[in-house]
Amino acid sequence: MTAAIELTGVCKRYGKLGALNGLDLRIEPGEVLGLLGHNGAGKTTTMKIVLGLIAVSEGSVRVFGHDPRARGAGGRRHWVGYLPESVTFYEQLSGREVLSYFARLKRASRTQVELLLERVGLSAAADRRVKTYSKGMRQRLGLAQALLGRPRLLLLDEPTVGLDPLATQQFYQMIDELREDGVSIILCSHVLPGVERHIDRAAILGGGRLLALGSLETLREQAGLPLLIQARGDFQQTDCVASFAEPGYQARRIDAHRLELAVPATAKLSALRQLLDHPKVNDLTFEPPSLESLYTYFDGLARVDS
Ligand SMILES: Nc1ncnc2c1ncn2[C@@H]1O[C@H](COP(=O)(O)OP(=O)(O)OP(=O)(O)O)[C@@H](O)[C@H]1O
Repeated sequence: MTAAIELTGVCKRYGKLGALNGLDLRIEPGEVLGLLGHNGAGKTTTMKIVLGLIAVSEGSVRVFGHDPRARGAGGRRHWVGYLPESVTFYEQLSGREVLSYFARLKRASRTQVELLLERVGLSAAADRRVKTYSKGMRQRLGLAQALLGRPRLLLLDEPTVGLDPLATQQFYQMIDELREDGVSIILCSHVLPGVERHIDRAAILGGGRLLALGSLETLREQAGLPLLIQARGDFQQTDCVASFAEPGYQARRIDAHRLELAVPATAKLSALRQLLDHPKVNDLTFEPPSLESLYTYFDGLARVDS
């Protein structure tokens, strides 16, 4: 099957600065990729290259099998929807007018304008001028604009910035529905906790290079980070950690009622059994390493190596 995006050995140089340094990345139809990385890691540059807005210094770029800067690429623009990081609109126009304007540019139907206003929760404010919109409302209008023309690929740069918790939840629901419909999505975000349940794979960029790429399970296996188990109970005695002095375990008394145990992922069941059998423990919570801790791990590794 033709990949939605195929980047091979992509380099982008600005004078002496290497914004991207040999990036290989393939995204399948219907796949949601979280593109993560520190400020200046190369995320926006990657998106602009996929959009055909900037040329690569080296390497090859294919979007649904085509070079996005080749002749005739304009006719395929509606395949891709883009929400830039700082979205700006004509302030004097209403939300509906803005969306209608972009619909004409993308040759999308008027019906889509109304449906999208509804979908992003802006129907009631559609006739208000954009200059009266809050940050979150502008962001929703930006999302609607990106979805015009029913794109097969969506590039979303910090899409949840400015959205309140409910709007963020609705946004991720929309992402899940689009994925079901076979749309490929690149989601750039610094807000990692919300992202992890909605992506198929994460790509962690650092200094224009791919530091890690894979599903959360793959990244967890590669990182081998410990599992953190929190026990609640009676930990008045400061030496209570002594009963968890197994090799590879690290116990930390948080306070008189909470204890944290870091164990290798392979020791999960035996550690849980031990805690369940412990007379002073009356509740347990545990979570596998989060996307945030994986990101910190891989980014930290790269900094040590450089
Ligand atoms: N037009 C340009 N001219 C010179 N340098 C540029 C240009 N655009 C980007 N860069 C540099 O390329 C590198 C990658 O920038 P990019 O915008 O892709 O990072 P990013 O990962 O999107 O960062 P952020 O999270 O801050 O948005 C940075 O060092 C940036 O300063």
